Amino acid sequence: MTNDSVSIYERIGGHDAIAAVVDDLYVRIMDDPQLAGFFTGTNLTKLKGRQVEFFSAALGGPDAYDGGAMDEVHRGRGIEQHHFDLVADHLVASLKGAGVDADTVDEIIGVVAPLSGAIVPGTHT
Ligand code: HEM
Repeated sequence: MTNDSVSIYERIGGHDAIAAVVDDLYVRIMDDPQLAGFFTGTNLTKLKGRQVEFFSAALGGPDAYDGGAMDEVHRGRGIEQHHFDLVADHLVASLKGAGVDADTVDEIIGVVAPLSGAIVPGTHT
C-alpha cells in the first residue's frame, strides 16, 4: 500500500502542492466563524509561509522549519480540542480538494493529530 522509500512530501507533489493546500486551508479557516477570530492581527502571509515549512518538514520534505515550538506559539490563545478538530477537518477537505488519495490523507492526519498534545493546553502535562 504505502511506499516507504518515497516520503509523503514527494508523493503529494512537494513544495508547490503543500503551498496550494496551505493557501486553501487558510481560506477555509478564515471562512469559519469558530476559527477566524484566533487570527485577528495575524500576518497571514507570514503564517502561511511558516505553515508550508512546518508541513514540509513534518512530511519528510527538505524545507527547514524556522518557526517557534508548537506549544509556545499556541499557548494562551484559548485553543480547545474542538478548535483543533475543526482545523484538522479543514485540512482533510483541503487535501482531498487537491486530489490527495484517501490513504495518504489518513497518513497525514496520523502525523498531525498527535500535535494536539502541544497545541491544546491541558491535554498533556
Ligand atoms: C494542525 C495543527 C496545527 C499546526 C500544524 C499549526 C502550526 C502553526 C505554525 C507553524 C505556526 C507559526 C509559528 C511561528 O510563526 O513561529 C502557527 C501559529 C499560529 N496558530 Fe497554529 N497550528 C495548528 C493548529 C492551530 C489551531 C487549532 C489554532 C486555533 C484555532 C491555531 C492558531 C494559530 C495562531 C493564532 C498562530 C499565531 C499567529 C500569529 O503569529 O499571529 N493553530 N501554527
